[in-house]
Amino acid sequence: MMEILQSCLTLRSLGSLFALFIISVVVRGIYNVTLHPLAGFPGPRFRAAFALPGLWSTCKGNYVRDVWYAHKTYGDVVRIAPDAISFSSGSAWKDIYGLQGGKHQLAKDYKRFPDRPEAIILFGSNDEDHERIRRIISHGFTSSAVKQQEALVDGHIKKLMEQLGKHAGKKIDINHWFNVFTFDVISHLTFGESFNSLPTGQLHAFTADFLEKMKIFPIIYVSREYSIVNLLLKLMMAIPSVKKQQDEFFEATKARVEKRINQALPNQHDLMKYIMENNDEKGMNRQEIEGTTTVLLNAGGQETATCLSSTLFYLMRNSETLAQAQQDTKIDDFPYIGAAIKEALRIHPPVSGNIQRRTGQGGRMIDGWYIPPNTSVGVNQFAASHSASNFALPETFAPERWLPAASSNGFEADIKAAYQPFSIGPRNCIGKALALMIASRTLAELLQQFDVALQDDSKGWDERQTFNVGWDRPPLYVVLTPKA
Ligand code: HEM
Repeated sequence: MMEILQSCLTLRSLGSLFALFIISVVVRGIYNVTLHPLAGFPGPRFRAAFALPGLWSTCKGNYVRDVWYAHKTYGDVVRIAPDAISFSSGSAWKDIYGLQGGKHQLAKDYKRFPDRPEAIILFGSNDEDHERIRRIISHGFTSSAVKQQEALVDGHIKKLMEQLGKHAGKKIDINHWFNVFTFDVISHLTFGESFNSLPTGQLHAFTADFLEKMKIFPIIYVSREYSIVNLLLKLMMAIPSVKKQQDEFFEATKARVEKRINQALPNQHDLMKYIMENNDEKGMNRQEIEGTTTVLLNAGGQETATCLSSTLFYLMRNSETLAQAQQDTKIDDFPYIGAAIKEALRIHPPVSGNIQRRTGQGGRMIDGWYIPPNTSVGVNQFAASHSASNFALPETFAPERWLPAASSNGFEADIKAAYQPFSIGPRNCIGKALALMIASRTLAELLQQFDVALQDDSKGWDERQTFNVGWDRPPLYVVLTPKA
């Protein structure tokens, strides 16, 4: 009898606890839309009240498009979560990512990073560490360094063309080949030794692992919002087999750094060479070198492959743009292909999300609005690119918008400042020139050697993609025919 009474009491206490939890969530939601410092900002009320709708949309991979729709409804400034404001105008870029008073930059949003220090280095580091590390690695990204890297890139392009030639006339997933290719190139440029996956056509284990791991990033964002999920995640990470899997990912780059440091490769112009030549006592320690090279490899390989696949996709969808790009295969000067790459980076930016920063003490003026302290802020790249206030015919793939004649072809009023696929400011993309060099040379060679045809089952390729930290790209089926 006593036992039944006790279990009833336990059930009642659990029920009371649950009721208390629901009440606190509702009260918090009401506060968020009424008295919270961001209460006056436009945006969907449900998102302003609770973090869950935004996180749910992130977990489903719809976050980028959902925020874009919110911008369409509410304008350039939208509250997308209780503590987050999204922007889509040209002027917001410099207010968020530029230096204020010539000195202060907004901090990266701490809610966006996992706990592992290896993942924080460079991307999430404080200003002082960031400046120190960036100063050293920037030697590997100057225009003369990129020029020297052309020969190495061309070697990999040749291997890619040979492999594609073997599959001529058959339906292939070119997106897969671009993944294999870019990670071969960037690993070679980073460590002086390529993954060498092109000969087999199989993704290197590191690349496959990385592309899989990207999918779990939304869980990290959820864990940053709810301490119970954070606790569960930490417990899961402590499971020896899960920890081993995580460690193995970073071990792969550690081993490569170790090997490269002990190797003299006088004729190589890889990034490790520039790091080793310019490292001094105030420079980078071993852990920072390992973390930074991991970031370089992942950021470089994934985004450049997205750029290649999407440029080819949009060119193939329109026979006129494809014909113009095919005319444009003079060595070292590809004006139309260059414009097509720029346009693909506008219509399908590889880093499409909000690139969040946090306002510090005193808040910040952004796009004419006062944003209170500790607010997550960011330009939604996809919304900025697709906004009719920024670009004429925003949904149309029109490479000519970037050609000199744009001043007379209807694109003269485009707000170019809204287009920042590589971001701006002290933490913008260090690999911009390298990425554009790889993409233009690869596409020029491909279009010179082959006629390309998009297959029916890939016609909605762009719309089928979901986004977490990058686009999850499905197969892009094409048939290549060697030119006579
Ligand atoms: C089309 C290709 C690429 C695009 C669109 C792109 C875009 C971006 C963007 C938007 C950022 C800023 C991220 C932030 O603030 O959180 C970034 C940062 C970065 N990117 Fe790229 N990227 C590309 C290719 C590359 C390549 C090829 C490399 C190097 C091999 C690279 C290395 C980096 C690094 C190291 C950072 C961090 C810079 C810092 O924090 O100082 N990226 N990239």
